[in-house]
Amino acid sequence: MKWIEVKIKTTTEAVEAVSNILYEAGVTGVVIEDPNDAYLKSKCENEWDYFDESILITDYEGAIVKGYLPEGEDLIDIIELIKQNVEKIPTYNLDKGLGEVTTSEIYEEDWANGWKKYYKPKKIGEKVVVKPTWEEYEPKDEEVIIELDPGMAFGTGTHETTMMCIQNLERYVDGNSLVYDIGCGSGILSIGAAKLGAKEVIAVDLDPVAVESSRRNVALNNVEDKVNVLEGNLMELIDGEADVVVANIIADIIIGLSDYIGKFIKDDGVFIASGIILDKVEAVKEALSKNNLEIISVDKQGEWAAIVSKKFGEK
Ligand SMILES: C[S@@+](CC[C@H](N)C(=O)[O-])C[C@H]1O[C@@H](n2cnc3c(N)ncnc32)[C@H](O)[C@@H]1O
Repeated sequence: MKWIEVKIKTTTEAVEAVSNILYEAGVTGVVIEDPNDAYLKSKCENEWDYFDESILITDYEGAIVKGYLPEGEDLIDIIELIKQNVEKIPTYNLDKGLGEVTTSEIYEEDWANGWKKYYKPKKIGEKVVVKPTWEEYEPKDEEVIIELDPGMAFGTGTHETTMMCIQNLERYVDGNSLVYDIGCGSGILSIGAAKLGAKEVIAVDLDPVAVESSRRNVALNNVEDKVNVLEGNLMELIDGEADVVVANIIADIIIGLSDYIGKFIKDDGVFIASGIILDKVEAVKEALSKNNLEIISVDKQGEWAAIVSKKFGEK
C-alpha cells in the first residue's frame, strides 16, 4: 500500500498548531524535527533521556512536522485543506514560518519501519513508561512498563491526549477496578490499566486494525487474563457498569457518549474523557454535567484537554 508523507516547514511556536492540522486531516501520529526544540530540551537531561541527535540534522532552520496519510481518492482535497489551514496559522498570532506543504510517496514497508527510529522509551506518567518492543530499557524502581508495537493503530503514548489518560488511570485505578477503554487503538490504556493493578479491563474499538493491534499488544504484555478486546460499539458489546471508563476519542464523540455513558459507570465511578481540543472544553463539560456527571478535574497539555467526571450515587 502507498502512503503519502505530508511535510510542513514551520516554526517551533507553530508546531502544536501544525500537528493539530495534520491530526484533524486524519494522520494517526506526527514526526517533529525541530533543532531549536532539541537544543532547549538537551539542556534538561532528565526530561530528555532518550534524545536522538539525528533530529538536529535538517536543511531547514525552523521546525518540520510530518504526518502520513493513506493514498486515496480524497487525498488532493485533504492536502488542499491542510494548505489552507496552514495559511490561517497567523490568525492565531503564531508565526507559520515558511508554511510550505510538500508531499512524497512512500510504501507501507518504508513507513512501517521509517518512523521507528523516532519512537523511544518514554515516561508518560508518574510510573508508566512506554517501551517500543525493539528498544532496550532497564526499568527503575516502581516503574510500570508497557511494551508496545502500535503498528498502524493510534496510541504510541507520545500524544498528549494519551499521556493525560495514563496519568489519570494512575490516579483512579486500583486492585478492585473494572475498567472500560473505549476506542482502545493500540491497547495502550487497557494495558496500562491492567499493569496498574485493575482487576479486569474491557477494550472496544470500531476499527478492526486497532482491535488486532490491541490484541497483539495485550499478548505481548502478558495481560490476556485481565484484558478482553472487542470489536464494535460499546452499546452493543457491554452490559454492566465499570469503576473507571476511559475514552480518548474526539470532543464531538465524547459529547455524544455523554448522553448514555452514565449507564456504564458505577456509582462513585469516574469517566476519563480525553482527545478534547481546547476550544471544545466548555461544550464537553456542559454535556457531562447535563447528564449528572460531576466535573472533577480538567487537565490541559498543548492544545488538548482531558476531563475527569464522576457519577455520584443516590444521596
Ligand atoms: C485517538 S485514538 C485513541 C487510542 C488510544 N486509546 C490512546 O489513548 O492512545 C481513538 C480510537 O477510537 C476509535 N473510535 C472512534 N470512535 C469510536 C467509537 N464510537 N467507539 C469505539 N471506538 C471508537 C478509533 O478507531 C481509534 O482507534
